[in-house]
Amino acid sequence: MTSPILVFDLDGTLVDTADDLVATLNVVLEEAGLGGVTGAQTRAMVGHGARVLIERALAAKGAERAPDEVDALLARYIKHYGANIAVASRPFPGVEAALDRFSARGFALAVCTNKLEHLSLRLLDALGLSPRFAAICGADTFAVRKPDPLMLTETIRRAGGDAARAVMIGDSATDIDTARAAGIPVVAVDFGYTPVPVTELSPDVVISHYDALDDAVAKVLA
Ligand SMILES: O=C(O)COP(=O)(O)O
Ligand SMILES: [Mg+2]
Repeated sequence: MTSPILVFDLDGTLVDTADDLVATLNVVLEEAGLGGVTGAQTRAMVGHGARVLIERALAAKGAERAPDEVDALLARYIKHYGANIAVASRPFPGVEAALDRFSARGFALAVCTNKLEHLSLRLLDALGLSPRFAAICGADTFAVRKPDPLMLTETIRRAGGDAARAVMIGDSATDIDTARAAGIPVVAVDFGYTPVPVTELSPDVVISHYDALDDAVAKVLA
């Protein structure tokens, strides 16, 4: 028996992780002798996983590196971030109450993120959110990641959700492209991390607070 399901992106959607991401990124960049990036720069570079974040930061510094050097920076990034995963990171306002409401209505809940799976679990554990999700899938959970629609459909399957009654909630073009490719409606939050305002990316509905999620889901599943 499958359930209706909400599938959430993590960084910039469920949890405001930017300050911890930028702190780790700057440790790595400074150790490489490159100086740091700003929070605003980092927010515009998140969404395709840690390796792309590092590559984009290097490009912003005009300091592209060979793949094996990026590998070393990535290893350092993962180690530092894993040890400092929830220093400043907190759920966005209204997240827990919204998850409670949808659980009570029989929705399955899942996470589909381009953050590595073990880091996603560690973050959600640290915030006490893990037990709410039937599946927590990260960049390395499947052979593909967002924007490949298979990542979303496999997350739904793993969580026991019904793809015909599924909604993706995300903050970036990556999430909107993924949902569109999977034929699943998408609600965008406008408080996340994206270089382009989500209103310009044509999601089905845009919300500015989790209090508005119920109406948004009712609209897209109608
Ligand atoms: O780690 C990233 O770049 C993005 O993660 P997200 O998919 O949860 O936004
Ligand atoms: Mg995101």
